[in-house]
Amino acid sequence: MNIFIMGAPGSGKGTVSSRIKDKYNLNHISTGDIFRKNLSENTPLGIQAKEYMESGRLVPDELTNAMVSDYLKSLPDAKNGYLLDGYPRTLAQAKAFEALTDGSDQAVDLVLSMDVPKEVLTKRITGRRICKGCGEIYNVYYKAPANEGVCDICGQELSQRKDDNEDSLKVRLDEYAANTEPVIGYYDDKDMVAHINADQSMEDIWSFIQKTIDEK
Ligand SMILES: Nc1ncnc2c1ncn2[C@@H]1O[C@H](COP(=O)(O)OP(=O)(O)O)[C@@H](O)[C@H]1O
Repeated sequence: MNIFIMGAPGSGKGTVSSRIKDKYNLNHISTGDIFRKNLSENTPLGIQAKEYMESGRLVPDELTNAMVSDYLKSLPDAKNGYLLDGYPRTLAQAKAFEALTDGSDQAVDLVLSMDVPKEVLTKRITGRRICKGCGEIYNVYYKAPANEGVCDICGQELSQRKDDNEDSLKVRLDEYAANTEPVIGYYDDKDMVAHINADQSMEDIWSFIQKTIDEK
């Protein structure tokens, strides 16, 4: 089974994705994570993506499409399919991906859309902190660590993503509304989207998602 997971910044996409890929044994491809890794390693791709990412804008389609297509070629097939997280984010990406995979076993089967009211997203994002050691995600408003700035699990320092500030967030939310919501509409018309109310507890979200995937 091949799945796209879509959701605005702060929708809980990252947390849910890591559960889905473990439970269903899928190859997890997060375009945001790949860009961040390239950025921290200063690769040519990272250098090209840097300005866009830090201001919250989308990286140009050609760069992103080329990167995803490379990833698809290198996926181990021992798994049950892929979970593509953060892609496609524009109609042009959706169409490029379709041209690449239509009729093959890499075509998408299901689109999960994590729906959250905009007001909720801001607090989730500006409060987000991530452990530099184990990657555990905290939130200073909702899920604060016992000791400020320190991971409960591994004791390492917590950091904030460079684009998790109010200015970049506004741009990311605008990008989402302008470019990515039309992509969800495009798959809605094909009846491929499961809409998830992502403004509830993670446990409720998770049971709904498992039911949706199992039924599919
Ligand atoms: N499919 C994509 N197309 C263009 N840019 C992307 C894509 N995926 C990720 N990016 C870039 O990486 C940044 C972080 O991505 P991600 O972690 O998925 O963001 P968010 O938390 O905003 O959902 C985006 O703001 C954008 O600059």
